[in-house]
Amino acid sequence: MFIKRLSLKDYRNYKYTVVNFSDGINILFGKNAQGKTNIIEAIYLCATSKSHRTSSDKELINLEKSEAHIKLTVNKKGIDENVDIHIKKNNRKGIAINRIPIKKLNELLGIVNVIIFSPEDLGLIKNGPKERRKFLNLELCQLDNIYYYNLQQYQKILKQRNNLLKTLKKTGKIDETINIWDNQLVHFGTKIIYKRKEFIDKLNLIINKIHSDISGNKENLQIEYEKNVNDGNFKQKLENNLDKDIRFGTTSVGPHRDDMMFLVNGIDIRKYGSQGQQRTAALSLKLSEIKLVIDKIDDTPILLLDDVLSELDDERQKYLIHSLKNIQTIITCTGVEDYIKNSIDIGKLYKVNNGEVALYELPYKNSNSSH
Ligand SMILES: Nc1ncnc2c1ncn2[C@@H]1O[C@H](COP(=O)(O)OP(=O)(O)OP(=O)(O)O)[C@@H](O)[C@H]1O
Repeated sequence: MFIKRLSLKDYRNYKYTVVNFSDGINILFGKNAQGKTNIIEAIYLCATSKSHRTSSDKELINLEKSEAHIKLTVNKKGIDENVDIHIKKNNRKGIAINRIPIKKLNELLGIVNVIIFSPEDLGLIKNGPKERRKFLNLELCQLDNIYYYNLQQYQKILKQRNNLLKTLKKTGKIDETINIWDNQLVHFGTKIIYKRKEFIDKLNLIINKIHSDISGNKENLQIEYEKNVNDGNFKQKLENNLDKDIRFGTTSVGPHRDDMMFLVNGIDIRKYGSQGQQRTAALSLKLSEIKLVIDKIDDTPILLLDDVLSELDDERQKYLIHSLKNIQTIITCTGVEDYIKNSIDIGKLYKVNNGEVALYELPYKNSNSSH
């Protein structure tokens, strides 16, 4: 699939802008704070209904306006589909697919499939478990509507259980309703654990080959799912930890405490890996994700590379770009020198300046082009 067109009205620092994309590599370049990431964010919003940077929709509306509009046309196997998003200051956002308003946000998932890769993703291995869980949830939600539903239910129940724990601490009495929440938590939690395991198993079938290629056959990468509880012992662990949970007013066990371990040649690189190893593993993870999504949707997703290429060394840049044949890629960067140096075949080049996007003359046309 590829995005044909994006139009923004009163979105962040854009008054009115239309961008027509190439189905190959699109580069948006410009100085800092001009609006490059805002474009990536708007595309991400059309794919997931959420910004990747903020949970507040209000921030997306131009500071001087009270509403914003985003329209996106995606072409899927020759057929155009349209996503319209209308964000209002004092109301819930409205989303329409092919002009028909949707009632639930998850109806949007799967219309536009994007994979975003930003400098923060390079820190995925090094950072805390929260980021790795966020990664798992984001990927699985995009791939699986049922996972999205189960996760929402789990988070809702977890919040209610935590509120009850705080009340129990005050009253000093054990309430029977805790048992009801525990059963619900186990019900939805077990489904989440199962899907995460399945996803990590699939990743493992792909990632090793990719990582071995990038590292020149020197490294063997394996991901291990570090489950906080097993589906079989979740209920028991909740019961065993109840006193402690009441004392701290929070639920200490469950898949909301899961993690993933990354092993290179058997060594846990979260703790013992060099920065280069951690970044390479993060790159391998992204590339594996692309492959998984292609298999799942039987189409190519759209890759959004937000300011990430300059963070990779020459060899990894080349590896990444050459893995992207036939995948629409939208890249933001401050300069285009790297692309010229690495003979990257650019489909469309845009200069972003103070909330305006202007098509830029290509500095060269690559003769060994694949697009
Ligand atoms: N709601 C808003 N209304 C108006 N302007 C906004 C709003 N939100 C953000 N901006 C402006 O958007 C600009 C930031 O855009 P963006 O994050 O896309 O920058 P960028 O070009 O990706 O920069 P960098 O290279 O530094 O990442 C800033 O000038 C900021 O003031």
